[in-house]
Amino acid sequence: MKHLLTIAGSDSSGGAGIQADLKTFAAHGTFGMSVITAVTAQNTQGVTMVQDIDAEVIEAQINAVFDDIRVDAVKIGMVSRPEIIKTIADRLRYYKPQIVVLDPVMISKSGYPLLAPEACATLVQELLPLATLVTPNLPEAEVISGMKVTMKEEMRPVAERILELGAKAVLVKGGHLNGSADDLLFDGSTERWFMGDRIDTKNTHGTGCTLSSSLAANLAQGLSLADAVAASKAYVTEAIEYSLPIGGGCGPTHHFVDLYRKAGWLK
Ligand SMILES: Nc1ncnc2c1ncn2[C@@H]1O[C@H](COP(=O)(O)OP(=O)(O)O)[C@@H](O)[C@H]1O
Ligand SMILES: Cc1ncc(COP(=O)(O)O)c(N)n1
Repeated sequence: MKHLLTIAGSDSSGGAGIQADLKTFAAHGTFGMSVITAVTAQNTQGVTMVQDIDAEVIEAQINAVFDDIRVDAVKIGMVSRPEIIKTIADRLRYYKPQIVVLDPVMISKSGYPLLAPEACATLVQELLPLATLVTPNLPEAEVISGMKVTMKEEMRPVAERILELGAKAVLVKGGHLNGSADDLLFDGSTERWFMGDRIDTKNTHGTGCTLSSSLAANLAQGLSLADAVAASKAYVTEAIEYSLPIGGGCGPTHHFVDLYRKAGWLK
């Protein structure tokens, strides 16, 4: 069995962050572990409070995991502040995990900042070069590249810029496009598109977390980059199709569609 580690924030409502990551890891038949970078008080309607975890506690969590257990892949999500980012980067440079999927979380779907503005440059400098794959949505790709990207035609030049900044491969996600939800994978030589019909739902809380964790699991299980993206895109699409209309705002994705289908639990 593969061992997966998420380094991310906790979402009290269970739809995004650590909770989404661990469910996704389990759904892929992998063993999930977590380093918590922040505790958020949030639900389907918004984030009300955030407590960042001290960098030394984050460091101790990372050491505790790596000093004892083999880590086959790491997924990074919410990382809040420059000193937290520097600590994570330092530990990853030390332990050298083979696979690092970086989801550069900046603002929640509900509009709350989850990365301090002054931390963006640190994230690019410290974490991008350590990433096997970075998975920005369009607003995140704009911040990282300093280029405008709202349309499909603008995604390739932005992907090139993000690779110049140090990532080995980038998946620019099209969830914020008008029209279909098409994602672009670029590894410096080959451009591959992963098409997705837009599902008409407001329940997309945690889509990015679900996709990046699925990618980490699929890469750990030996899939090539392109095959991992194809499989993870299919997984997140189904997770959105069967998303849960719970709470008064944007509900969460469904992580166990396959299991529920086999058990006869799906409506
Ligand atoms: N309404 C939707 N229908 C189908 N796919 C979607 C929809 N919204 C997002 N996606 C897909 O979900 C994945 C996560 O993308 P996105 O929502 O842009 O990430 P983030 O949560 O970081 O904003 C991508 O593969 C994207 O294409
Ligand atoms: C702890 C945490 N991490 C990540 C997200 C982003 O997810 P989304 O973009 O769906 O709000 C979030 N809302 N909370």
